[in-house]
Amino acid sequence: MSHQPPSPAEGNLLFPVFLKIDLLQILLVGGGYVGLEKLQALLKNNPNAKITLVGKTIRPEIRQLAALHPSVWLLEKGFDPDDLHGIDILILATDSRQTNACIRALAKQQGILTNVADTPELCDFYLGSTVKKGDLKIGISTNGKSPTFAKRFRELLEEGIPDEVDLLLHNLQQLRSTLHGDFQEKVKLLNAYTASLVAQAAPKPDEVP
Ligand SMILES: C[C@@]1(CC(=O)O)c2cc3[nH]c(cc4nc(cc5[nH]c(cc(n2)[C@H]1CCC(=O)O)[C@@](C)(CC(=O)O)[C@@H]5CCC(=O)O)C(CC(=O)O)=C4CCC(=O)O)c(CCC(=O)O)c3CC(=O)O
Ligand SMILES: NC(=O)C1=CN([C@@H]2O[C@H](COP(=O)(O)OP(=O)(O)OC[C@H]3O[C@@H](n4cnc5c(N)ncnc54)[C@H](O)[C@@H]3O)[C@@H](O)[C@H]2O)C=CC1
Repeated sequence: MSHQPPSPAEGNLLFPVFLKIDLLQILLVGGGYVGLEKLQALLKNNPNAKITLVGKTIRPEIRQLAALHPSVWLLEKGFDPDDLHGIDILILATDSRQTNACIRALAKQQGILTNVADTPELCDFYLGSTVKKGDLKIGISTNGKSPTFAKRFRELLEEGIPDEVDLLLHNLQQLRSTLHGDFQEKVKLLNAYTASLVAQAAPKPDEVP
């Protein structure tokens, strides 16, 4: 059976961006297991992420983690619409779909980008699995199909990509800073210097004699 390549308008249409979460104010609502997971994910990517967590109850693991991060504020209380004031990004992780949907509707009116952990249809964005090797970061998305696949694929990449890749990035940055001349010239030179990185890759089918 021949495999038809998907058209550009099919499959994963999400647009990845890499956010400076130490400059943006994040509100996380829900102090349970999922609240903890999302807090861990944010802090793993940036220990200085600016996060306010509001929860009627707050798990002790969240308290322990927050105690290590001065940029995290915990408020043990029910959500209040005023909590949205000054918020750039919202993550909803309460155990009530209805509560999540109500808060999401309020946020939408205010143009706040929102993730609703239990309802992909209501999300403006999804969290992804991330691999970090120094300055290199890779985001993984399965379009909401299988978070477990994303997690396993992250583990594979974490093991498979050598830590030395960061040194390579550092050297390329040094080289980049020595280059002068016009944009086209720089692109040409940098492509020439890095050609060996892809030289070992398998030839494309149409390149096979
Ligand atoms: C749509 C999305 C919205 C969002 O949360 O942003 C979403 C939704 C849901 N997740 C559910 C379950 C699980 N989520 C995880 C784990 C992760 N989930 C993450 C992202 C996302 N999860 C977004 C899509 C990402 C994508 O496109 O792939 C990761 C990648 C990032 C992160 O959260 O940090 C992180 C792995 C991080 C890592 O380790 O690298 C595990 C595994 C585990 O915990 O071990 C399980 C259980 C096993 C399973 O279901 O696979 C359920 C069902 C809840 C229920 O059944 O009640 C829903 C709701 C639904 O699907 O309806
Ligand atoms: N996206 C994802 O990765 C996953 C999503 N989920 C979904 O996430 C949801 C939450 O699951 P858990 O964290 O395990 O539940 P949980 O019961 O451990 O935590 C729920 C938290 O929400 C708080 N809460 C409830 N109403 C509130 C309100 N009005 N204001 C402030 N806080 C409020 C509770 O006090 C508690 O801290 C479930 O609906 C589950 O289906 C579950 C697993 C993974």
